[in-house]
Amino acid sequence: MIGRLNHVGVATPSIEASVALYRDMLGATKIGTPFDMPAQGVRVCFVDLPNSQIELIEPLGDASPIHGFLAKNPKGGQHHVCFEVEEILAARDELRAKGATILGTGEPRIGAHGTPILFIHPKDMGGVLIELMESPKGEGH
Ligand SMILES: CC[C@H](C(=O)O)C(=O)SCCNC(=O)CCNC(=O)[C@H](O)C(C)(C)COP(=O)(O)OP(=O)(O)OC[C@H]1O[C@@H](n2cnc3c(N)ncnc32)[C@H](O)[C@@H]1OP(=O)(O)O
Ligand SMILES: [Co+2]
Repeated sequence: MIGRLNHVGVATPSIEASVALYRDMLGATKIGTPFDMPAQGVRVCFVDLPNSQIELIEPLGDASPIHGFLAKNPKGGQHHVCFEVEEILAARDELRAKGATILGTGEPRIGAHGTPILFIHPKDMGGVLIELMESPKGEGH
């Protein structure tokens, strides 16, 4: 099931400030344009790496799912890890059969890369919020 590491999600109170950190402290050069995802309650900005991405996420709207995390971690922090899977529904059903809790309605939603995503509750993965993202068709994992 588990495929490529697609991105590491980093929650931040300010994408602008975080972009400056990755650019000025770590020399990141491939930094995307921030964009809003109202349906997911976040503003997103990707920092491209040679073999993956950092996904900077900032709360968008009162119902953002990351308000709780930032209340506990006001300066932000590592929020989730996203792995690619071939078939998101098969992965979901397999995980449920193993006793995992799939967050939200359990139906995939469209993520920042335009493909279906799901999240596994941290309690089922050793305290790590895991995002699964269906690989873009034609791109194996
Ligand atoms: C645009 C999509 C984009 C993409 O890649 O395509 C994204 O990745 S968007 C990312 C933001 N969206 C989500 O994270 C959706 C899924 N997340 C959730 O539903 C919530 O964040 C949830 C349920 C994981 C936590 O919600 P909340 O913090 O409000 O609830 P609690 O405080 O009750 O937390 C429950 C329990 O989980 C622990 N927790 C919370 N966040 C994390 C985390 N990021 N990593 C690890 N653990 C986390 C929290 O400490 C509580 O633990 P407990 O032992 O019960 O105190
Ligand atoms: Co993500």
